[in-house]
Amino acid sequence: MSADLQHIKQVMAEADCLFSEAEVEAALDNMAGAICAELADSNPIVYSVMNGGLIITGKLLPKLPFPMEVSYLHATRYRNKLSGGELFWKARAEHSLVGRTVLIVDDILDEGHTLAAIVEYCRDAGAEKVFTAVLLDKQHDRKAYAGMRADFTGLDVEDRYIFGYGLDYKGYWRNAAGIFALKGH
Ligand SMILES: O=P(O)(O)OC[C@H]1O[C@H](OP(=O)(O)OP(=O)(O)O)[C@H](O)[C@@H]1O
Ligand code: HPA
Repeated sequence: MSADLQHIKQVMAEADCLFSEAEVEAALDNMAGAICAELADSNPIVYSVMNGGLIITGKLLPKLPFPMEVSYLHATRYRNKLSGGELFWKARAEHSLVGRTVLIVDDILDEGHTLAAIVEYCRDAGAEKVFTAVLLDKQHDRKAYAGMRADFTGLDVEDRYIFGYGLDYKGYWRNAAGIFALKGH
């Protein structure tokens, strides 16, 4: 059954905007500069992590003026809930990763279990180098391992339930043009 649309609208009306569209776009510009400096000559395969990585990948990649292949992986552990569970793979890589440089693009590094599992999967598949890029890094001490960071991070975000720019609230508001925090969470 689909969510109650009145509730979905109310969630947006009551949310706190943590970063405006302009602030996110500026962060994406900075990320693009750092990625370009590191990967421009590496002929990478770029994997967008579905579904959350969809928007940021579409915004980021046109800012990277060098040759790359682009595809997607689909792994999920929240499944429209507010807290994560076991990682469930829906689609793995179709290319051979042997000897390749891989860039994984996702919306958020929260506890980091998703990204850690994807990096391990790419290494096991023979990738020579695996880089990670996330728009948001949630600030708390529950990371998969102490000090975990992506190679490229757009913005640090407070420890609340976030939506917008690919992140969903119960499957909605991935399209929101800003980073929002759920009231009371
Ligand atoms: O760092 P973690 O605690 O592992 O959480 C981060 C992951 O959670 C979200 O995906 P989700 O499982 O919600 O699936 P979705 O991308 O389809 O929303 C998000 O897009 C990241 O992939
Ligand atoms: O704060 C979040 N919001 C939406 N999806 C998420 N997946 C991990 N953390 C979050």
